[in-house]
Amino acid sequence: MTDVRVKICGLTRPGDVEAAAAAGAAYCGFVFFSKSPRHLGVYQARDLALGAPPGLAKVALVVNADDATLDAITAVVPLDMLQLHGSEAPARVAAVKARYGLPVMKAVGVASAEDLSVIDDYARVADQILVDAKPPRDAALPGGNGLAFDWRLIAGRRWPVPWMLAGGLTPENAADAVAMTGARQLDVSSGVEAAPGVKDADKIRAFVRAAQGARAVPKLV
Ligand SMILES: O=C(O)c1ccccc1N[C@@H]1O[C@H](COP(=O)(O)O)[C@@H](O)[C@H]1O
Repeated sequence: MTDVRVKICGLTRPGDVEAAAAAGAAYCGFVFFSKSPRHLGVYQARDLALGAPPGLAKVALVVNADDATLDAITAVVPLDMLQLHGSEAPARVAAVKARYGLPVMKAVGVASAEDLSVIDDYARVADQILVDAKPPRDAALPGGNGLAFDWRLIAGRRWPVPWMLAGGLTPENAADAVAMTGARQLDVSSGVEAAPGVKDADKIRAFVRAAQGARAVPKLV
Protein backbone atom coordinates (compact mmCIF):
# COMPACT_ATOMS: atom_id res chain seq x y z
CA MET A 1 0.00 0.00 0.00
CA THR A 2 1.17 3.53 -0.72
CA ASP A 3 -0.03 6.85 0.58
CA VAL A 4 -1.38 8.00 -2.80
CA ARG A 5 -4.18 10.48 -2.18
CA VAL A 6 -7.22 10.38 -4.43
CA LYS A 7 -9.69 13.08 -5.44
CA ILE A 8 -13.06 11.93 -6.76
CA CYS A 9 -14.43 14.86 -8.75
CA GLY A 10 -17.87 15.68 -10.09
CA LEU A 11 -20.01 14.21 -7.31
CA THR A 12 -23.71 14.86 -7.77
CA ARG A 13 -25.53 12.69 -5.18
CA PRO A 14 -25.22 12.09 -1.43
CA GLY A 15 -24.34 8.44 -2.11
CA ASP A 16 -21.36 9.59 -4.17
CA VAL A 17 -19.94 11.43 -1.18
CA GLU A 18 -20.48 8.37 1.00
CA ALA A 19 -18.84 6.13 -1.61
CA ALA A 20 -15.81 8.42 -1.92
CA ALA A 21 -15.38 8.60 1.85
CA ALA A 22 -15.88 4.86 2.36
CA ALA A 23 -13.33 4.07 -0.34
CA GLY A 24 -10.72 6.22 1.38
CA ALA A 25 -10.59 9.21 -0.95
CA ALA A 26 -8.85 12.29 0.44
CA TYR A 27 -10.79 14.89 -1.58
CA CYS A 28 -14.18 15.20 -3.23
CA GLY A 29 -14.92 17.70 -5.99
CA PHE A 30 -18.04 19.69 -6.81
CA VAL A 31 -18.29 21.16 -10.31
CA PHE A 32 -19.68 24.66 -10.84
CA PHE A 33 -19.67 24.90 -14.63
CA SER A 34 -23.04 24.97 -16.35
CA LYS A 35 -21.91 23.11 -19.49
CA SER A 36 -20.83 20.12 -17.42
CA PRO A 37 -23.11 17.12 -16.78
CA ARG A 38 -21.72 17.32 -13.22
CA HIS A 39 -22.74 20.94 -12.64
CA LEU A 40 -24.29 21.74 -9.27
CA GLY A 41 -26.22 24.68 -7.90
CA VAL A 42 -24.85 26.14 -4.70
CA TYR A 43 -27.56 24.66 -2.48
CA GLN A 44 -27.14 21.19 -4.00
CA ALA A 45 -23.42 21.47 -3.37
CA ARG A 46 -24.00 22.71 0.17
CA ASP A 47 -26.12 19.64 0.96
CA LEU A 48 -23.46 17.32 -0.44
CA ALA A 49 -20.66 19.14 1.37
CA LEU A 50 -22.48 18.94 4.69
CA GLY A 51 -22.59 15.16 4.23
CA ALA A 52 -18.83 14.87 3.84
CA PRO A 53 -17.14 13.39 6.92
CA PRO A 54 -14.07 15.00 8.52
CA GLY A 55 -11.01 13.99 6.55
CA LEU A 56 -12.68 14.24 3.15
CA ALA A 57 -11.63 17.64 1.79
CA LYS A 58 -14.29 19.47 -0.21
CA VAL A 59 -13.08 21.12 -3.42
CA ALA A 60 -15.07 23.54 -5.61
CA LEU A 61 -14.14 23.36 -9.29
CA VAL A 62 -14.74 26.56 -11.27
CA VAL A 63 -13.79 27.73 -14.75
CA ASN A 64 -12.79 31.39 -15.18
CA ALA A 65 -15.23 32.33 -12.42
CA ASP A 66 -15.59 35.99 -11.51
CA ASP A 67 -15.70 37.29 -7.95
CA ALA A 68 -19.51 37.41 -7.88
CA THR A 69 -19.69 33.71 -8.74
CA LEU A 70 -17.04 32.78 -6.21
CA ASP A 71 -18.67 34.99 -3.57
CA ALA A 72 -21.95 33.09 -4.10
CA ILE A 73 -20.31 29.68 -3.90
CA THR A 74 -18.11 30.37 -0.89
CA ALA A 75 -20.92 32.07 1.03
CA VAL A 76 -23.09 28.95 0.88
CA VAL A 77 -20.87 25.88 0.49
CA PRO A 78 -18.43 24.81 3.23
CA LEU A 79 -15.17 24.27 1.34
CA ASP A 80 -11.57 23.29 1.90
CA MET A 81 -10.12 24.23 -1.49
CA LEU A 82 -10.84 26.03 -4.76
CA GLN A 83 -9.86 24.41 -8.06
CA LEU A 84 -9.37 26.87 -10.93
CA HIS A 85 -9.82 24.90 -14.15
CA GLY A 86 -9.96 27.65 -16.78
CA SER A 87 -7.40 30.00 -18.28
CA GLU A 88 -6.87 31.97 -15.06
CA ALA A 89 -3.52 33.82 -15.14
CA PRO A 90 -1.13 33.58 -12.17
CA ALA A 91 -2.24 37.03 -10.94
CA ARG A 92 -5.86 35.87 -10.86
CA VAL A 93 -4.86 32.74 -8.94
CA ALA A 94 -3.10 34.93 -6.37
CA ALA A 95 -6.11 37.27 -6.14
CA VAL A 96 -8.54 34.38 -5.57
CA LYS A 97 -6.31 32.94 -2.88
CA ALA A 98 -6.08 36.29 -1.10
CA ARG A 99 -9.80 37.13 -1.38
CA TYR A 100 -11.20 33.82 -0.13
CA GLY A 101 -8.46 32.62 2.22
CA LEU A 102 -8.78 29.09 0.88
CA PRO A 103 -6.03 26.94 -0.63
CA VAL A 104 -6.13 27.17 -4.42
CA MET A 105 -5.30 24.42 -6.92
CA LYS A 106 -4.61 25.55 -10.50
CA ALA A 107 -5.22 23.13 -13.36
CA VAL A 108 -2.73 23.13 -16.22
CA GLY A 109 -3.58 21.36 -19.49
CA VAL A 110 -0.80 19.28 -21.00
CA ALA A 111 -0.48 17.95 -24.54
CA SER A 112 3.22 18.53 -25.17
CA ALA A 113 6.41 19.35 -23.26
CA GLU A 114 5.96 23.10 -23.90
CA ASP A 115 2.75 23.08 -21.88
CA LEU A 116 4.74 22.25 -18.76
CA SER A 117 6.66 25.54 -18.79
CA VAL A 118 3.85 27.55 -17.14
CA ILE A 119 3.76 25.28 -14.11
CA ASP A 120 6.63 27.10 -12.40
CA ASP A 121 4.73 30.41 -12.66
CA TYR A 122 1.61 28.88 -11.15
CA ALA A 123 3.58 27.07 -8.45
CA ARG A 124 4.64 30.50 -7.11
CA VAL A 125 1.03 31.48 -6.36
CA ALA A 126 -1.03 28.28 -6.07
CA ASP A 127 -1.05 25.80 -3.20
CA GLN A 128 -1.33 22.85 -5.54
CA ILE A 129 -1.08 22.16 -9.27
CA LEU A 130 -3.39 19.83 -11.17
CA VAL A 131 -1.62 18.40 -14.21
CA ASP A 132 -4.47 17.45 -16.56
CA ALA A 133 -4.81 16.53 -20.23
CA LYS A 134 -5.29 19.56 -22.48
CA PRO A 135 -8.82 19.37 -23.93
CA PRO A 136 -9.33 18.94 -27.68
CA ARG A 137 -9.79 22.28 -29.49
CA ASP A 138 -13.52 21.68 -30.04
CA ALA A 139 -14.27 20.29 -26.56
CA ALA A 140 -17.22 21.76 -24.65
CA LEU A 141 -15.45 21.15 -21.35
CA PRO A 142 -11.92 22.19 -20.34
CA GLY A 143 -11.67 18.97 -18.30
CA GLY A 144 -13.66 15.92 -17.40
CA ASN A 145 -13.34 14.54 -20.93
CA GLY A 146 -11.85 11.18 -19.98
CA LEU A 147 -8.74 11.84 -22.05
CA ALA A 148 -5.19 11.12 -20.90
CA PHE A 149 -1.98 12.81 -22.04
CA ASP A 150 1.38 11.16 -22.61
CA TRP A 151 2.52 10.50 -19.03
CA ARG A 152 6.13 10.13 -20.21
CA LEU A 153 6.18 13.94 -20.47
CA ILE A 154 6.16 14.23 -16.68
CA ALA A 155 7.93 11.02 -15.67
CA GLY A 156 10.14 11.89 -12.72
CA ARG A 157 9.20 15.61 -12.80
CA ARG A 158 8.86 17.38 -9.47
CA TRP A 159 7.47 20.83 -8.62
CA PRO A 160 7.84 22.96 -5.51
CA VAL A 161 4.21 22.49 -4.46
CA PRO A 162 2.06 19.36 -4.19
CA TRP A 163 0.47 18.27 -7.46
CA MET A 164 -2.18 15.89 -8.72
CA LEU A 165 -2.32 13.93 -11.95
CA ALA A 166 -5.64 13.98 -13.86
CA GLY A 167 -7.07 13.14 -17.25
CA GLY A 168 -8.46 9.84 -18.44
CA LEU A 169 -7.64 7.98 -15.25
CA THR A 170 -9.54 4.75 -14.56
CA PRO A 171 -9.36 1.85 -12.09
CA GLU A 172 -7.51 -0.04 -14.84
CA ASN A 173 -4.75 2.51 -15.48
CA ALA A 174 -4.36 4.20 -12.06
CA ALA A 175 -1.50 1.94 -10.93
CA ASP A 176 0.40 2.47 -14.20
CA ALA A 177 -0.15 6.24 -13.91
CA VAL A 178 1.45 6.26 -10.46
CA ALA A 179 4.28 3.98 -11.53
CA MET A 180 5.10 6.02 -14.64
CA THR A 181 4.78 9.53 -13.24
CA GLY A 182 5.57 9.17 -9.55
CA ALA A 183 2.35 11.07 -8.78
CA ARG A 184 1.36 10.98 -5.11
CA GLN A 185 -2.13 12.32 -5.82
CA LEU A 186 -4.66 11.33 -8.53
CA ASP A 187 -7.85 13.12 -9.58
CA VAL A 188 -10.58 11.25 -11.45
CA SER A 189 -14.03 12.07 -12.73
CA SER A 190 -15.38 10.27 -15.80
CA GLY A 191 -13.32 7.11 -15.16
CA VAL A 192 -15.45 6.28 -12.11
CA GLU A 193 -18.82 6.96 -13.70
CA ALA A 194 -21.62 4.72 -15.01
CA ALA A 195 -22.75 7.62 -17.24
CA PRO A 196 -21.77 11.32 -17.45
CA GLY A 197 -22.55 12.83 -14.05
CA VAL A 198 -23.47 9.49 -12.47
CA LYS A 199 -20.73 8.09 -10.25
CA ASP A 200 -20.35 4.33 -9.74
CA ALA A 201 -19.51 3.25 -6.18
CA ASP A 202 -17.80 0.04 -7.31
CA LYS A 203 -15.56 1.98 -9.71
CA ILE A 204 -14.72 4.52 -7.01
CA ARG A 205 -13.70 1.70 -4.67
CA ALA A 206 -11.68 -0.03 -7.38
CA PHE A 207 -9.96 3.23 -8.33
CA VAL A 208 -8.85 4.07 -4.79
CA ARG A 209 -7.69 0.50 -4.24
CA ALA A 210 -5.67 0.53 -7.46
CA ALA A 211 -4.13 3.93 -6.73
CA GLN A 212 -3.15 2.98 -3.19
CA GLY A 213 -1.83 -0.41 -4.23
CA ALA A 214 0.39 1.16 -6.85
CA ARG A 215 4.12 1.35 -6.49
CA ALA A 216 5.97 4.41 -7.80
CA VAL A 217 9.02 3.46 -9.80
CA PRO A 218 11.89 5.89 -9.32
CA LYS A 219 13.18 7.27 -12.61
CA LEU A 220 16.60 5.94 -13.54
CA VAL A 221 18.89 8.56 -15.04
O1 LIG B 1 -15.66 17.07 -14.62
C1 LIG B 1 -16.07 18.05 -15.25
O2 LIG B 1 -17.23 18.08 -15.71
C2 LIG B 1 -15.18 19.21 -15.50
C3 LIG B 1 -15.71 20.34 -16.07
C4 LIG B 1 -14.92 21.45 -16.32
C5 LIG B 1 -13.56 21.41 -15.98
C6 LIG B 1 -13.01 20.27 -15.41
C7 LIG B 1 -13.80 19.16 -15.15
N1 LIG B 1 -13.28 18.01 -14.56
C8 LIG B 1 -11.91 17.82 -14.20
O3 LIG B 1 -11.17 17.32 -15.29
C9 LIG B 1 -10.16 16.45 -14.85
C10 LIG B 1 -10.12 15.16 -15.63
O4 LIG B 1 -11.35 14.54 -15.67
P1 LIG B 1 -11.50 13.04 -16.24
O5 LIG B 1 -11.10 12.11 -15.12
O6 LIG B 1 -10.62 12.90 -17.43
O7 LIG B 1 -12.93 12.91 -16.57
C11 LIG B 1 -10.39 16.24 -13.38
O8 LIG B 1 -9.46 17.09 -12.72
C12 LIG B 1 -11.74 16.79 -13.10
O9 LIG B 1 -11.68 17.42 -11.85
